[in-house]
Amino acid sequence: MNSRTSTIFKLAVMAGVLAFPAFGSDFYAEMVAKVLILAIFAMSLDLLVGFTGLVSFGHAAYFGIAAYAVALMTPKYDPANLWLALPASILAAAAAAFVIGLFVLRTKGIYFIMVTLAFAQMAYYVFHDTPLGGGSDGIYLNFKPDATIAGWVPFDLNEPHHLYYFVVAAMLAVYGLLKLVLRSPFGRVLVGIRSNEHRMLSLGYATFRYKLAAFTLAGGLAGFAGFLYAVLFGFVTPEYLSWHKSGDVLLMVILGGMGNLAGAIAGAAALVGLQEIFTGMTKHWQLLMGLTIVAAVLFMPGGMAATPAASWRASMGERPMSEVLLAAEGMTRRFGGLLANRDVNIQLERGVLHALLGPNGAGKSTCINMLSGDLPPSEGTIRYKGEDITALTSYQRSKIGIGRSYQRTNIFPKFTVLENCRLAAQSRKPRPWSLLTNALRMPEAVERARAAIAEAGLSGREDRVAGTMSHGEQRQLEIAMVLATDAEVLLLDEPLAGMGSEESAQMVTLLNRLKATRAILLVEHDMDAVFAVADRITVMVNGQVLESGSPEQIRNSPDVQAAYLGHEAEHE
Ligand SMILES: Nc1ncnc2c1ncn2[C@@H]1O[C@H](COP(=O)(O)OP(=O)(O)OP(=O)(O)O)[C@@H](O)[C@H]1O
Repeated sequence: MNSRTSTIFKLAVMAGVLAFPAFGSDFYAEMVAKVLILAIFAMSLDLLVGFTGLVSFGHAAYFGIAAYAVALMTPKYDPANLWLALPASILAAAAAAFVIGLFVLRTKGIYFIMVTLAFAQMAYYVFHDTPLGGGSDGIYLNFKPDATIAGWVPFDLNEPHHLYYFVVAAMLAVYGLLKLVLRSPFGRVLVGIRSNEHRMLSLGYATFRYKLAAFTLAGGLAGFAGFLYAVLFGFVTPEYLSWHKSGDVLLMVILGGMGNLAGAIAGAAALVGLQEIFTGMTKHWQLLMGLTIVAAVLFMPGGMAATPAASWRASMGERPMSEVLLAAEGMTRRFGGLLANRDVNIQLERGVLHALLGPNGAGKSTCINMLSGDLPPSEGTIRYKGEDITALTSYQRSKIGIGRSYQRTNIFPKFTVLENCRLAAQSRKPRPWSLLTNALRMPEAVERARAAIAEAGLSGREDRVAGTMSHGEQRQLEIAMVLATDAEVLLLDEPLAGMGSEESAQMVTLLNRLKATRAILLVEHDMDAVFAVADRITVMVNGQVLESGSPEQIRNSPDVQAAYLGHEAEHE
């Protein structure tokens, strides 16, 4: 479906939904309302699964908590006030998600799936095994919440049509909100996290906080769905929090196509519709359901909805050239009994390209990882512009101007070149709260990204999808992303790895250009390249600095020659 047909299709469905109560029976209107509520539920989960890459298997907990919240807030013989009960229920769900998120977001992959399930099961048993919400029988909501505001009644949820349109409005509001969130700077960071969280950290994003915010928002929206569900059906049972419900909503997201809000809505409709059809056909309807889901996943793997440095750095050049930006003193790192770095001293100055050489296993990556904050040193001090930054994490170091590239290409392969760099540039002013901003149009970030692309020699390739470019271009992009973060110190881990001679020559020219205004540490095996660009060389062997000096000194050092010759002899 192209975008025009898709818009027409969505509008037609919307018109059908709006007109439905005029034609359909109350029974079917209630079913459509149920689909719309589950669509909110599914969209809230899609924010986690499809957009942030967090597969939660306990999302029903937040749905159920809000449903219980409204039931418990409703007095026995009176309705609750809608304008208090609704925000309070959503807040209860969001608060639970926040607290649970603090724990579960420390885990990854399969552990994350299991631990979200475990927390949801705990919540299930709280309601199932205690008299709080009527135990396993659940509780009734004798009255639907009252919408009266100071004597004025804008609508009455006891009226089926009013309730129906309230649900439609809620679904549209959540859809609109999530659309805004996803195009905002915050949303772009979530998508970046799904693609490559490690890289987002090194670009200066505190990813844990972003994930926690997304988890809380998703929990709150699931709570909104739970609230509506309780109001629509008038009772709440522990089943609302059960793992079947968490599984159902995950199925809706997978059936509809992860990372697609409209897909989540279609997934909800499909699941409810199929359940309805199959339960009418046979009492073994779950078997039919299972077969249909297997077929859907086989034949529609993408889901139902898936058919076919520049001005900002102006002051930089005026600074004195011999400025030490980053310095390590007595830096040591142990892995068990192994000393991967022992008492390493190294200084990186602006305008100087400092190369780090050494045979395999000498400790070069360990050194760069400690300088970038990816690995804490066992001993020693790291200073940036004179200040002790040893305790700062990688994203904090990125924020103050220390950028790194990786030994293996570490980009966002599905994003364009511009979006890779724009996301990097956005990290300087993330503005995660400005939900009305379209991240793709943030002028400062886009300008900075373009400047970085130009500086890295990738002009004209802004719209290329990064993963489709040549290896050499991807390595250039890797550096462009660091430049887009406005880094003053570049820690480059084997930028020439896997390059042909022509690509290497281009990279050497690029490095020569970049060092004018920055301090560069270059870890590299390609000796010719190192001697062509380095102003200073440090040679490491067995975790220790063997020698440090000008390329001339290093070339003529008997120790270095012995170390390298010794290693070559060993290899032979
Ligand atoms: N996470 C780790 N746990 C245990 N040992 C490690 C770890 N990382 C590195 N080492 C060990 O520390 C030593 C130094 O490794 P490091 O990767 O820093 O060397 P390198 O000079 O970068 O080598 P290469 O050129 O092969 O990348 C090696 O003996 C390695 O096995």
